[in-house]
Amino acid sequence: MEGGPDSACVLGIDLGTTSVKVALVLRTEQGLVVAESCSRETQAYTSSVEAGLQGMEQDSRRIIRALNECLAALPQQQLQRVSHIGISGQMHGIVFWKRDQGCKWTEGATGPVFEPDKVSHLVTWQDGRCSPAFLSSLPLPQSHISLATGFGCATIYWYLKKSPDFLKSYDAAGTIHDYVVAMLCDLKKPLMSVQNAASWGYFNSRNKSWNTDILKKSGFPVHLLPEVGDPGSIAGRTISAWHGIPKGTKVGIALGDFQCSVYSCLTERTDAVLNISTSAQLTISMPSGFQPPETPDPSSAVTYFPYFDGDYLAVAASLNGGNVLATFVDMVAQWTAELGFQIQESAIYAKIIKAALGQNDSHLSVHPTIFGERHTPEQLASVTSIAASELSLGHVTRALCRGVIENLCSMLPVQRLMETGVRRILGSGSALARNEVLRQEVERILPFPVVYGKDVDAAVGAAMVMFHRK
Ligand SMILES: Nc1ncnc2c1ncn2[C@@H]1O[C@H](COP(=O)(O)OP(=O)(O)O)[C@@H](O)[C@H]1O
Ligand SMILES: O=C(CO)[C@@H](O)[C@H](O)[C@H](O)[C@H](O)COP(=O)(O)O
Repeated sequence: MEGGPDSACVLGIDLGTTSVKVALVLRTEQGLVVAESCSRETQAYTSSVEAGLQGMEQDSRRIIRALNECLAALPQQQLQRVSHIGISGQMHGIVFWKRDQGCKWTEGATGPVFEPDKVSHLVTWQDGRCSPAFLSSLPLPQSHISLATGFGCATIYWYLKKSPDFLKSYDAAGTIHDYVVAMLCDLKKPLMSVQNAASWGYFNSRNKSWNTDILKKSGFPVHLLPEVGDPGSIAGRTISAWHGIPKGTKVGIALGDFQCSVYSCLTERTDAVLNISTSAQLTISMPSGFQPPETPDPSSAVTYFPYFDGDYLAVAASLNGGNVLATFVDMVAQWTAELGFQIQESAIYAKIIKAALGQNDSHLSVHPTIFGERHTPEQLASVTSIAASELSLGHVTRALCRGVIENLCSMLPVQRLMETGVRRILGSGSALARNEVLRQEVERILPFPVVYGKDVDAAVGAAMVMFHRK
């Protein structure tokens, strides 16, 4: 690998499920410092023409618009000093585009910008179109990760079988962050890191290759699979100035947001990382040289995700994190509107968090898995121990926050953390950073000291990877 940046500035980008975050990171005598950062909600959810209510799609244009807004908010002077760009984003999802027509470059207020052109919606990791019956009708992957709905390759199979004309309009595919890298560097063939490839399914991370033979035999359009490279490598250079960032700036291969959040804070083997953004993850790093079992245990709640330099993380990856609270807030907003009142969602968050801070010992018990979990997709949420005296917003919010943390800890139990020598919990993700009740529940349930990060962790992690390249 080539040498990393010395004195220059690195731009980190994270294309999350709810928001886009950017961070300008500088190397100083005190170490790496976040000079500027910005975050914008994408408001990108949109209906699915092909999958109906089962679908969970986002409008790629809105994601890129939020990215453009974030970059336009950063100081031009600093952007002109950017030597490398590190990009991460929501894993598992897939976006399709037409090669050579993936975007249009136009002149924006802060210099050239690109806008999506012949690009599909992003089918996200939350998509539910592939039922357990559909998944079991597919060829058995040769991968240590169980295939699940919302994984890129499962989504391609779904289009192939249910809506084959859709695929005819496109000749390239990747995660949304792979798409951004491909547009910035004008890659003829999309490039994907091992981290994101493993999140699509039908990928063998031991030999770092797609299950091409298995896929070809069933007529899978293998030409849509990106080339695969190592996390930390350079994908290319920008083909144009972009928001003041010079043309020719090096762009790293796109990474998983989860791995970048972990990278931004994990320093000791005895640390566990708890990340809560739209989703939630609790993770520990596996010893160097660890190889996951060749075949997964579909009933296990712990998955092994590729990290950096051939290492793995053992992860309880929950589909029920900040999105559970977001759904609750949305429900309250809708009920309030039906009753004839308008209240902003940000005000609801502030009020329910304040109310729950006043209710420490609710007995109400919420099992919060409204989105199911990958190892138990059919086990949805439930509420028990409902007493008439514990129905206030404060009680319910407290129980909801407790339920989210308890659910995550049931997937990777405290006992296992202790056995592996965990001594500290590092908390990351903006849902945690912005919610004191969640933090209180973390500290109540996990018997370790907890240290918190900031709310742009994955963007910072993506930038740090660029600095630390060998
Ligand atoms: N005003 C708020 N106060 C507290 N928490 C919030 C607020 N707005 C959103 N959240 C939480 O933050 C989560 C989204 O976090 P974010 O970091 O933007 O996600 P992602 O990285 O997946 O894009 C939401 O699901 C919600 O739980
Ligand atoms: O899909 C999940 C759910 O935990 C994970 O497997 C995965 O690592 C990611 O976190 C997803 O990329 C979603 O990320 P985020 O937007 O919630 O931060």
